[in-house]
Amino acid sequence: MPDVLVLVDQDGERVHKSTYELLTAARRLGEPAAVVVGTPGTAARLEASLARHGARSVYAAESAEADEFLATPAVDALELAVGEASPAAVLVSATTDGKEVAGRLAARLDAGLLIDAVDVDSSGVVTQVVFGGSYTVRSQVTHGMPVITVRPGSFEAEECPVRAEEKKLTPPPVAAAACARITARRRAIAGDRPELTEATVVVSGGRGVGGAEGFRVVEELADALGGAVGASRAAVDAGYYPHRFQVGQTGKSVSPQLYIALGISGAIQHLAGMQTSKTIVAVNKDPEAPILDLADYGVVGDLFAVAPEVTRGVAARRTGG
Ligand SMILES: Cc1cc2nc3c(=O)[nH]c(=O)nc-3n(C[C@H](O)[C@H](O)[C@H](O)COP(=O)(O)OP(=O)(O)OC[C@H]3O[C@@H](n4cnc5c(N)ncnc54)[C@H](O)[C@@H]3O)c2cc1C
Repeated sequence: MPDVLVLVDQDGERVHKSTYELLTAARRLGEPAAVVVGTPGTAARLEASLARHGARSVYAAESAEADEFLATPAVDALELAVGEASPAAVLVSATTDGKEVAGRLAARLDAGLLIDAVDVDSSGVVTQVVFGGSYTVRSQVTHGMPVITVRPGSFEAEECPVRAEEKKLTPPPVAAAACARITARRRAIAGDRPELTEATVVVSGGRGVGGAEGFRVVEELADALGGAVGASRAAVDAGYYPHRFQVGQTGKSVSPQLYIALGISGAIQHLAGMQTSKTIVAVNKDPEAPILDLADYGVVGDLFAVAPEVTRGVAARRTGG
């Protein structure tokens, strides 16, 4: 079976859940092979967890400068790994960085590029969400090797323990003059909540929350469910919640098991970022709100009455009360 290369999302210590999803998707197309780009020693730290999720090969593209540049080290590493493995496909997470890497790799290799995949079948046919979520299409690359970006949350990560073989790549020095160098990094203060794109549960608030203080009810429900907090653009623009939590066409794309929308009308640009969630619950006081057409469960009511009630119910179940 041909290799399928997966670019590993990681923070030097830990593999992100989106990578396990990619390794699961890769098994439909061939033998998963992980590509780790980082400073020396990174691949060795991550190898066991990658092997547990089915990576038979771990390509280590390590250099002292790997973390100093955006995208380019990953594009260089994938180009080298493609040369070594002649893979059936390359899978990359459909994040902002991932899409840049995938686009540049496809251009370098004259390969076909499919973005925002939410499903991949064994013949390489990909289901994509396009035009801001207005259409779902099935596509297949007809020229060159497919480079596919997969939306985080589209696949259920499954363990598949194998023995991984580490393979060293020797990345070329990054052409610093042509790249922006990262001069400092500051970790975002994220608290205890899961990362938005990795969370199994996302509770989002919209303009209907009415203000920054109102987001307390959104956070309390998210915390009760062990989920992440999201926000609509209207809520972000109004200053209720920071931009990094925006869900939608110009925010983050999420695909959790459960998405709860509180006081969000359901504009197409918001739906573009969450409509592939497995179960959608919406609370809106307007029975005509478009989000209620998409929701699996819709509650017509005041979010300030409904959400705290749900939070109490979840907490009571947790404590067996
Ligand atoms: C190019 C472009 C890109 C965009 N990108 C994004 C994007 O990435 N993400 C995004 O979200 N939007 C995006 N938008 C904006 C989008 O069009 C909508 O304006 C936005 O999603 C509306 O946010 P909202 O649903 O919170 O606000 P509104 O549309 O104002 O809806 C608020 C809802 O809250 C309900 N409500 C009010 N009070 C309560 C209450 N007490 N209890 C229950 N319900 C209540 C109301 O009935 C209403 O349905 C984009 C727009 C453009 C043009």
